[in-house]
Amino acid sequence: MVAAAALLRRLSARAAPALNALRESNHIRRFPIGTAGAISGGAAFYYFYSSPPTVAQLDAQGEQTAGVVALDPDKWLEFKLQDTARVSHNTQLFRFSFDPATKLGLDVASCIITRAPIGEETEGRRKFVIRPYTPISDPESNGYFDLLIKVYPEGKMSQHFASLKPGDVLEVKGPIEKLRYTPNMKKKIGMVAGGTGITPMLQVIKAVLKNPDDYTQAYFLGLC
Ligand SMILES: Cc1cc2nc3c(=O)[nH]c(=O)nc-3n(C[C@H](O)[C@H](O)[C@H](O)COP(=O)(O)OP(=O)(O)OC[C@H]3O[C@@H](n4cnc5c(N)ncnc54)[C@H](O)[C@@H]3O)c2cc1C
Repeated sequence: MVAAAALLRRLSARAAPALNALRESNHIRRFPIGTAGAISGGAAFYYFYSSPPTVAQLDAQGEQTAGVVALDPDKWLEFKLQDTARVSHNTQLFRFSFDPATKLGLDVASCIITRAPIGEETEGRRKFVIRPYTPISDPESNGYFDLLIKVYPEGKMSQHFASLKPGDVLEVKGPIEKLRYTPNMKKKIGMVAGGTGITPMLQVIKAVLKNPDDYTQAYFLGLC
């Protein structure tokens, strides 16, 4: 308990500016996340919102769409890497683009699956490596989505991500629904996440913060 309390105090001090930046960037007038919610994020969240320049600080693109979506749950589609930014020593942000007249077609907090032909070679053909990821960009954003990815020294897919250059493409399918968040579905939500488990939590937190009619109290404990 003592160690946990000390950790929480440390994270709280580090997360405060990050959360303020997030609130300001979203023009949020109220702050519905409880005290424990401020104790969030760990290093990735802190760096993400406080260390310029990051892809996240690129101007937000159009918010409204005509209802056309870029993802297809039954087809692998190619998405082009637009930009990338380092968030911490082993975590990177990747922005992929698509038709700016459309939005991704992702519910809070669903994930996508990605694949790349980087597996073992059998009978002259490379197998695909397939991994799920949770976009952290606003699902309503037009023309792009952001992935926050921890790059493992020997991770097959994360190393592939790290090797991508702007203009390269990634095959994506989805969305894969995990738990569909709807405003005010619960009065209070408690979240505990470690490492990259923060990504679906970010989706939920951002959805609560951006909706002035959502009175959910969100409590987030990030472990790193
Ligand atoms: C629903 C969901 C959402 C996710 N969202 C995200 C996200 O938003 N961001 C994110 O970064 N990740 C996310 N992940 C995790 C992601 O899918 C991958 O698991 C992660 O990127 C690692 O994949 P990799 O191919 O790079 O590593 P792998 O090749 O799968 O290896 C992972 C680690 O295990 C080690 N390893 C591999 N094989 C062995 C072995 N035989 N013995 C010992 N060690 C081994 C590797 O060296 C590496 O350190 C999500 C997972 C799920 C299930």
